[in-house]
Amino acid sequence: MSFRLRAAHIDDLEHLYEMAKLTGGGFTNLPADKAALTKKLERADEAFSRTGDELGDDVFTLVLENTETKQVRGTCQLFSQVGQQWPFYSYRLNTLTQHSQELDRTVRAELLSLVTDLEGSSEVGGLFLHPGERAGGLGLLLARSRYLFIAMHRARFADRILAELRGVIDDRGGSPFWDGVAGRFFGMTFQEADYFNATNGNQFIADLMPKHPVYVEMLSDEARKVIGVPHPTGRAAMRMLENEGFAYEGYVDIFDGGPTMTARTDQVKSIRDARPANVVATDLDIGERALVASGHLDTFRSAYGMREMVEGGGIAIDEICARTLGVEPGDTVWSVAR
Ligand SMILES: CC(C)(COP(=O)(O)OP(=O)(O)OC[C@H]1O[C@@H](n2cnc3c(N)ncnc32)[C@H](O)[C@@H]1OP(=O)(O)O)[C@@H](O)C(=O)NCCC(=O)NCCSC(=O)CCC(=O)O
Repeated sequence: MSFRLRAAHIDDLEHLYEMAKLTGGGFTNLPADKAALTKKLERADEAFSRTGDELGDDVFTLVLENTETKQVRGTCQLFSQVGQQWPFYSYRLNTLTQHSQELDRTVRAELLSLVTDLEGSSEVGGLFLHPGERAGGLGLLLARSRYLFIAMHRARFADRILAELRGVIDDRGGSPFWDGVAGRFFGMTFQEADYFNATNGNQFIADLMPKHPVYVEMLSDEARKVIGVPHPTGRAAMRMLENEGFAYEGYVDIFDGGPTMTARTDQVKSIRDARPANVVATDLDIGERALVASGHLDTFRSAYGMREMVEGGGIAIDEICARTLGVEPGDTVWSVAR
């Protein structure tokens, strides 16, 4: 069975919708709403067909396809530059230390400040693998293929990159962070806000959000405990980001308190290590296990395969990988060790 990543098209709507229904909510980039998903696919179409090679406001959606059944089993997204249409708000966790000589006491307070520091960064997100395909390495193929895509179209991406992990949601589908912070100003439950957010975007949150710093000490225990903590199902995603060199630097989602992970784009491991090479053979029997990608924008494809780098900038790959990607000797592929 072989799988490949490819650009998503409008006719993937049903596939994406079926997967979106499995996310269980709170998954902003993959709402179970056909109109919102259609907009996303149209936006991807525009991004894949834009010919300029400079930083724009692109949103690319990729899908993971079983090459035999043509079933779509996973998806992921790339945003070239956040905060272009609307401000990109985050809460930043700051520390304020004060000292009283009379009391001989030092008091440290943590504050959540509303910032737009991350504006202009690129973002990876919308990572979702069908539950039936998990724990077999396909999650890594999905996530890391995006870094090959960035390496291959580097001028279209910013120098900083981020990923937002979903925050903690309780048994009733509520968010302790929402209840303790923003919810108090909105008169809406997290579920109502989540639905509105999925279908209308999150500008309303930024509009009504308290603009002054919030003292963490004044929040409920429940809200405090989940600041910067990912939803348990996001642990695999967080591990993969950490392995690539992303780190949590105190930025959290203003909505659910989930951690925002950041990195310098050129320091992301799979971007740094990705190499272009000219295909010299497509019949390699045994080689190093790798992720291999081909094409440009709309024709981008990536898959697992075997490689052997040869002198003079050449690469030999195995037959299945070559077929999955549709490459022949003379083509250029980008690859990174698995
Ligand atoms: C995230 C994925 C796609 C990951 O797929 P798989 O579960 O098959 O992952 P995998 O390939 O088996 O494992 C990937 C790595 O995570 C580790 N891993 C797996 N489960 C773990 C757990 N519970 N806690 C800690 N680490 C864990 C594995 O050891 C491996 O790391 P080693 O190689 O070190 O052993 C999936 O779990 C999924 O669809 N989850 C539900 C949706 C979701 O939460 N999506 C992320 C949303 S957040 C988002 O979209 C932004 C982030 C982003 O886009 O990257």
